[in-house]
Amino acid sequence: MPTRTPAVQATALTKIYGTGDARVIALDGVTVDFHRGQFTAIMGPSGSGKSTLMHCVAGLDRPDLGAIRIGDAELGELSDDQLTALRRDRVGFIFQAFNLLPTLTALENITLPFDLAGRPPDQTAVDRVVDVVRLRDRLGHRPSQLSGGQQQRVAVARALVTNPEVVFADEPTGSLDSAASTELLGFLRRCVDEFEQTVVMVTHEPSAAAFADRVLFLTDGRLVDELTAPTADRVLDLMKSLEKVTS
Ligand SMILES: Nc1ncnc2c1ncn2[C@@H]1O[C@H](COP(=O)(O)OP(=O)(O)OP(=O)(O)O)[C@@H](O)[C@H]1O
Repeated sequence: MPTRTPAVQATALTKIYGTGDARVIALDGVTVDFHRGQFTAIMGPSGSGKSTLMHCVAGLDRPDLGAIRIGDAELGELSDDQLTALRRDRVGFIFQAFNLLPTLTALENITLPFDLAGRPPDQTAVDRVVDVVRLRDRLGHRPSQLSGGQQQRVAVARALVTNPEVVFADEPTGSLDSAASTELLGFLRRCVDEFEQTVVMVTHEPSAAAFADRVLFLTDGRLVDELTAPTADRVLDLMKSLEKVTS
């Protein structure tokens, strides 16, 4: 069983965009822990603050109030350069648009985090992720020579190869068909189950959220509900009831 130590702790996060009539409270005092070896999905209506929460917790954006801790690092105490190094070395990212470098091969894209850190690739880690995402016979291909599902598998391998403390995935299946989505979510699930990876994923799809251990629901910048051991049907029911409350 995974331990229940938080890999990431966010406390009382508030993020406000704009001023006057254009003022939007995107996050309104969100406190949440993401535990080591746990797969968490974040859901909620459009504009509820999912991306803002993920960007703040991942150190891509800074909250106006509140604190974020990744492992032993308090993000608010880091300079921009230290934050960049932390994101590079200790956090993995998977985006909807695969964000691969088109001139590099699949293997070069996967080992990019090592190049950026000025370190030689950890061959054992590279072999492990290449096998997890089943890309061994495509390593010499460039992104344009790969299917969408294969490109996202490269992005997943790149996110996992440094054995990061947490992987953040923002709508990772948004550009994939249903077979490729299921496969991708299966890879993420395996990494959680077999390697105690911590995964936090924003999604709109109940069937994707059902792969997680728990689902958090945001409405108007607040955490309003949570499901553990979710099924797609239970996620859908809860989303419908939240929409009724907020409409
Ligand atoms: N850079 C910005 N400037 C002004 N307002 C912003 C900015 N980014 C987000 N917002 C506003 O903050 C709120 C939360 O946005 P956010 O993108 O976090 O929502 P979301 O739940 O991820 O939405 P979606 O599901 O549509 O991607 C929205 O009202 C949005 O319009």
